Amino acid sequence: MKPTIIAIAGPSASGKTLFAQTIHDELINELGEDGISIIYEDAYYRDQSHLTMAEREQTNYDHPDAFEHDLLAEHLSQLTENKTIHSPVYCYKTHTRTSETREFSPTRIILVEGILLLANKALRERFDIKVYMDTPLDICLVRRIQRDLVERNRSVESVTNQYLNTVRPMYYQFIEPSKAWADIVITRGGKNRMAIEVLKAKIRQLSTLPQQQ
Ligand SMILES: Nc1ncnc2c1ncn2[C@@H]1O[C@H](COP(=O)(O)OP(=O)(O)O)[C@@H](O)[C@H]1O
Ligand SMILES: Nc1ccn([C@@H]2O[C@H](COP(=O)(O)O)[C@@H](O)[C@H]2O)c(=O)n1
Repeated sequence: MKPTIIAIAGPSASGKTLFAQTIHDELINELGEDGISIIYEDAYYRDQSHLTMAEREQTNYDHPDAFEHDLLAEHLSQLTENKTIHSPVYCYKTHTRTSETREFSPTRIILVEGILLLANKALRERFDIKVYMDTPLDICLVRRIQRDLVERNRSVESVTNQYLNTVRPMYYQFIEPSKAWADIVITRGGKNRMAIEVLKAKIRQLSTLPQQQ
């Protein structure tokens, strides 16, 4: 079996997680546990346990160097060879990896979501379908403030400083140009019902085709 790997990229808080999770949740009963799963690029943020909290807070998390993309590329290759991987587990509150890993067995369809997936050549080569969430940056910022205060233990001040110092500049330097590699560009975020239905239809079709060797 060779899984089909679908990348869902785009700016922070553009709706990547919501989009991927909605597709997953609406197909899981039909396709089964070995039919569809999600991998998060965020899990591959570099381990920073050797740094102080103050140093971790200074990291530019929107630059490609913040990620261990080589490890993600290697894991995607192993999954296409039908091997089980142990992916890292990341904590936004401590800005580093936890001591746990997540055992992840290959599924027929693998959704991979993250901000910089299409900016990396080795990763791009491993994706069968490349999706980009083209949500306007002002909407992303509002949603990021709302989400990060509740889910990531942040203050309005920390989110807005980070946005001005790294999130916005790195978006223009790396994320927005990577849209050119997308096969499908999705507007209006993670609740775009027609986009969800189109992806689901494609996934259903791929899932009923004879498996590639
Ligand atoms: N179309 C939408 N309408 C309203 N809220 C949305 C929409 N898309 C995403 N959100 C919300 O915005 C926040 C960021 O979305 P998320 O999926 O976490 O983005 P990403 O994974 O791209 O960072 C979440 O709280 C999510 O529920
Ligand atoms: N310790 C960290 C690690 C990452 N971030 C921010 O997360 C964003 C990517 O995740 P999304 O779910 O929003 O796509 C990225 O923009 C980083 O700035 C962080 O704040 N802290």
